[in-house]
Amino acid sequence: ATAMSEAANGLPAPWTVRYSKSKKREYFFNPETKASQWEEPEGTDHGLLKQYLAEHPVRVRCLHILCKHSDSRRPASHRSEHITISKAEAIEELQEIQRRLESGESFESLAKERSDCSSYKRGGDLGFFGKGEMQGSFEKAAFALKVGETSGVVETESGVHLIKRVQ
Ligand SMILES: O=C(N[C@H](Cc1nc2ccccc2[nH]1)C(=O)O)c1cc2ccccc2s1
Repeated sequence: ATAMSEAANGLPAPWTVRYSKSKKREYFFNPETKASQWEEPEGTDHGLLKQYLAEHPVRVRCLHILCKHSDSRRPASHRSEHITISKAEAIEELQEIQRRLESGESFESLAKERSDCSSYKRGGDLGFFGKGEMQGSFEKAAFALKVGETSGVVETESGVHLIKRVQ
């Protein structure tokens, strides 16, 4: 196919790449016909697809530290059955954690110490996730990170987060 008929992803338009959480691998989806398949569609430019995927991850793996507050959707966690700190106080706590990260403490140890998410047990590790699985503001921040990079304070309905992309 000519370059015109392929999106920048090497796939014949309008095919896109998605991530299957259950099968833990990429699959191909045609939003017009709603067709989905494991193998690359007919006419795919394999080299362009590989290059595209290197720059546009279909899935990322992140650690995060969540500080819930009184306005959180579920203001409770293993740390407290009734979380009452304000959003401003939660942000201040994350800023103190940012300082401890910058002075060399590990993200995992800080997640175990402070995160209000049940992933604290695994050093904040959420595993791999694709688009459409996490709350929008979290997804947007996570997919904008390079591997090894840590976000600033990210707000979701659950509270306020620091996110570190590891894969
Ligand atoms: O939603 C979860 N936990 C919630 C808090 C929370 N809210 C989040 C919003 C976005 C990303 C992670 C988030 N974690 C809770 O414990 O109240 C998850 C826990 C875990 C544990 C392991 C892997 C994925 C997940 S997602």
